[in-house]
Amino acid sequence: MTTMYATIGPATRAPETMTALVRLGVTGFRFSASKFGVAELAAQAADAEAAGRAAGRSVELLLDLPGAKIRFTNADSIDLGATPRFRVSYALKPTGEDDGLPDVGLSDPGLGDVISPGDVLLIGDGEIAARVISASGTHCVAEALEGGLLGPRKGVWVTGRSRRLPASSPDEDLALLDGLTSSAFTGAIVSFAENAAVLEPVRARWGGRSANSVMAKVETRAGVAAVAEVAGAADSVLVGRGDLLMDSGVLDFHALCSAAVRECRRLSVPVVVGTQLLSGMQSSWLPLRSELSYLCGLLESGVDGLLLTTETTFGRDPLGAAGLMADLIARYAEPGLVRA
Ligand SMILES: Nc1ncnc2c1ncn2[C@@H]1O[C@H](COP(=O)(O)OP(=O)(O)O)[C@@H](O)[C@H]1O
Ligand SMILES: C=C(OP(=O)(O)O)C(=O)O
Repeated sequence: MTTMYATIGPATRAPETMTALVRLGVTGFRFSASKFGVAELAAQAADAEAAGRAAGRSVELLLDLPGAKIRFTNADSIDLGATPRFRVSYALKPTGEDDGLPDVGLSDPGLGDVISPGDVLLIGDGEIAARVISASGTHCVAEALEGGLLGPRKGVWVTGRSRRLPASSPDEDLALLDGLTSSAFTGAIVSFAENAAVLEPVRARWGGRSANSVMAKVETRAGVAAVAEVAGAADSVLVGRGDLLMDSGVLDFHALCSAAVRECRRLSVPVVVGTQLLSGMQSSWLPLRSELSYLCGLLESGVDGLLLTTETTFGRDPLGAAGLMADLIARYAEPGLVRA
């Protein structure tokens, strides 16, 4: 059976929406730990478990750990259409200088060392870009290239520079697992998995929760290069195409995605592919032709699962996106199809 995961966000937080998603064929939910506090995450998992019960199914509830990613620290959204310039303070908390600009902090102040005027900051999965206008030892001022809404705690990459600082210890991820031990989550997703060792402390804590307790998110060049080792230590692998594009560049992206899926299938480790599979449906009732073809090709090649991300967090029609994905699974991943 091909699995289908939906990421929970403002568009799908209501318990009755979760139940409707399960009825449509969603087999698991993904919760972005970088976006919410422990109490809200536990509440989301409890609601999702109840939603599964209401639909008569047990659903996977996967906590997506933040991992070693550098993020802005703003708790509220900033409208970069109204004020395209903003200050990035190289501290956890913004410095609050009084120049009238919105101010965001950095979860890892060390990123400031590599930022220079003229650099382009890619934010989130690259949907917002901002050029650095000026930089000092304590902060820089950046200007959004095309406006947009800077949501809370978005990841930030400096184009052409290191994608992130050397992998920080997973201590914060592990503390989160410990804080949620008694929650309804059935497993965890380890972000930026690039070796087997990073999965071990997660398995030691949550390994017994379900058959898919430890999912490894492969989303960097190094992760794809080590995918055999990573897959060998995980219950399943998620190919995170959002961050992968940030790290791979556009030319190598497809080759890396394909290599990761192929290797997992060769090793018989379940592989799930995610991000922008039906992104056209976030703002339109039709998906893009290109994503439709890619998605059906993935199903024909025998991928084990698919992950909806912003289609179900912010999409205008999350149920429509999940329903279409379920129909495509039924149409293109049926047993009996000749698999590559
Ligand atoms: N407010 C939110 N609530 C729930 N999920 C969110 C929210 N914002 C983003 N997400 C989800 O979290 C994931 C990461 O989103 P994004 O913020 O764009 O990138 P990152 O956190 O990797 O910088 C995406 O799958 C997105 O759908
Ligand atoms: C699923 C992904 O992770 P995140 O949403 O944290 O960017 C991805 O990068 O595709």
